[in-house]
Amino acid sequence: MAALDYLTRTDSGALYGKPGLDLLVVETGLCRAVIALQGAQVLEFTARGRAPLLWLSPSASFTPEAAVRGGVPLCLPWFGENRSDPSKPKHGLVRARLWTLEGSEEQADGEVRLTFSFEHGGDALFADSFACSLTIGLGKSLTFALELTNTAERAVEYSWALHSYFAVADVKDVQVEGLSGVEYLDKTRDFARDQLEGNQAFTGEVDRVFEQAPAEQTIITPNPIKARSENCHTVITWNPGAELAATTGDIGADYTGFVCVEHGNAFADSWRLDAGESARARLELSR
Ligand SMILES: O=P(O)(O)OC[C@H]1O[C@@H](O)[C@H](O)[C@@H](O)[C@@H]1O
Repeated sequence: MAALDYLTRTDSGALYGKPGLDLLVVETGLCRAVIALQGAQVLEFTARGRAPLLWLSPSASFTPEAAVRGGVPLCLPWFGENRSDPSKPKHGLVRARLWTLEGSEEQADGEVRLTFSFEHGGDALFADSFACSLTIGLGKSLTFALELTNTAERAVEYSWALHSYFAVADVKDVQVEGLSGVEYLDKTRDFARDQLEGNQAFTGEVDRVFEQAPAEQTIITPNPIKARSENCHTVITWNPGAELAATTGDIGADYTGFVCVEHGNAFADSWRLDAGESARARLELSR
């Protein structure tokens, strides 16, 4: 690809003092973003004149084939624990694998779109082959357009989520609007089914899976965050709270600085694709 004035190739040593991962920095009149080629994971996004959208853990490690704590990892082809084999890594495999930057284009309004691809040939973690394309739009907002194709010769089930870590001043003061009246599975109570009334608050550990969730949520903070999705029917709200965070090396006392509101299709909303079939979804995040 020819040199582009808005895109710089660097690495986590140069940017965060911790070598290990190749990174892309995009700087335009509309925003600044940092993306890791591993996982096609957006690590930072700030629209000009706005507060940073995403939280990246101050103690994140940038180790090849390990998940980076923060930004927007894509969890796929399974979300959470692997239900047929809990010894497999949580949240699938694509967040810990290298993706390919296929192309980049600048729109008339100044938005830059980067398209990444990942092809899975089938392995011990996930036997069936699949292909993913993720187009990341970097403008006044941050957008994701995901296409997943089943390249295997049989029907396969996939669950997935764009696992956004949003930057907040203090999680205890944050509420999520847009999930009232929706049923959820409470992972902190052995997946007990319940229904949220009002806004979602974060006064301790929260780990909830909302199936058939509405397409829009607002994260209420002094600089509110909006999430709008298309064909993402599951929303997951997560913050580990003080106790669990203390046992998680790359979070610790910094758990107060983020809230996760994740969008995808998991549990009852999982995608079942026939051989050769594709499915698409979009997510737009802004602050
Ligand atoms: O530590 P990981 O694998 O990135 O997962 C973080 C969290 O991700 C959330 O999506 C899950 O609902 C939580 O149960 C999980 O703890």
